[in-house]
Amino acid sequence: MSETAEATATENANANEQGDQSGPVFSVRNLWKVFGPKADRVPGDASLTELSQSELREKTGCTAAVRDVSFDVHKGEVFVVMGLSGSGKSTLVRCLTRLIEPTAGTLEFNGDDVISMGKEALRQLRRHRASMVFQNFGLLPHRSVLDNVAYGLEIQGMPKPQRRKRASEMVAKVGLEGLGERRPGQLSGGQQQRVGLARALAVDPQVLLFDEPFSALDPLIRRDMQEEVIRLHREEGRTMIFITHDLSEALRLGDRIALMRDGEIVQLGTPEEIVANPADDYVRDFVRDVPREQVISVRRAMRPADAAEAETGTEVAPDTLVSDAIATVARSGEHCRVVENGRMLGIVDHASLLTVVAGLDKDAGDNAGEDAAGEGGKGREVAAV
Ligand SMILES: Nc1ncnc2c1ncn2[C@@H]1O[C@H](COP(=O)(O)OP(=O)(O)OP(=O)(O)O)[C@@H](O)[C@H]1O
Repeated sequence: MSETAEATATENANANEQGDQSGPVFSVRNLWKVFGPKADRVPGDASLTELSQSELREKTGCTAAVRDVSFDVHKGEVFVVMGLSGSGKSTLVRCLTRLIEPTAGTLEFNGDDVISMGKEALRQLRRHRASMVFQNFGLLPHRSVLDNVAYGLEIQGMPKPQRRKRASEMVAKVGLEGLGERRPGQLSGGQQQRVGLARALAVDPQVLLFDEPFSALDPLIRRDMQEEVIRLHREEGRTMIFITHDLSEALRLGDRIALMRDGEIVQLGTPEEIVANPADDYVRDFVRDVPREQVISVRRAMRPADAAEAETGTEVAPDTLVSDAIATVARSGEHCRVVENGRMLGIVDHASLLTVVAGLDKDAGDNAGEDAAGEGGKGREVAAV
């Protein structure tokens, strides 16, 4: 494709992006990726789809790395794909831009059918619209930091002065100012990760796809890079899809988390939804050690106020973390009122907040009457709010 044609294709892609702000960025329905002989027959054959992973392997020699998965990725969100090793995270995310060819299902990017895209449209998708940041950033060892960052722009055909300028901006953005002329080998692991990040950002994709980019880093640098991603996301609002097998990373970064097991999404929700209401024992096991009060908000801890309580107490917003409300209650010595847009939604006090910390909030919800009467805390006479 000529440079002009390629530029036009990019403009068209950008125009599409601008024209369709409301819908999901990625829309995935009934997606399958089966590896192995005659993989195509698996998704449509009920006698095979009902088999477990090991039964399927035994009977057909196939592995269903992604099994009938459906979800949307919304504009501007950090969508985390989490799960144990081998659960299908990388395969799923690679299917999104067809770095791995899906076996069945539908897949749209900003309303465009990705499955029917030809070679050139796919190249455009990967280069300009949804860029992948790999664990091993694949930096070019003999090029300077600046030239590494400019690499994607060079491929796009951007003239040298412009791409050097843009690369310098990106190098500064990820905190590597002054290191532009070094070679990757003269940088620490964390700095190399930043170069990879700057290179991905330089092409200004609508979506950044990260495949466990920080898993090889030591914990402090890892934390640093997570903060970097959060900062960039806050500043730019770019949509990000982030693979990790680390729950704390998922909770820190994710607006929503898709939890995978054996190729399926077993739960998809906000960190709070997943921690507060694990879908099954697998998810429960994952979130067992999470400090609940640092993820769950007072919306889930509140109870109706009685008449006397409705007029007193510090006001907190419904998305206030339980840990912050505990500090407020401890300081003031009285309950807090949960208020949204001037309307009181309920009350949290030491008893209701401790219920969350102890992990009893789900049980309390299931048999609130008995527990509340017995403990005298939740059993108080309440007024409707
Ligand atoms: N090219 C392939 N051929 C056959 N099976 C494959 C292939 N790639 C992946 N698989 C299998 O598909 C399943 C999912 O693998 P995938 O790499 O997507 O998992 P993952 O969750 O990303 O794992 P990890 O966290 O270890 O990277 C695994 O059982 C894996 O062995």
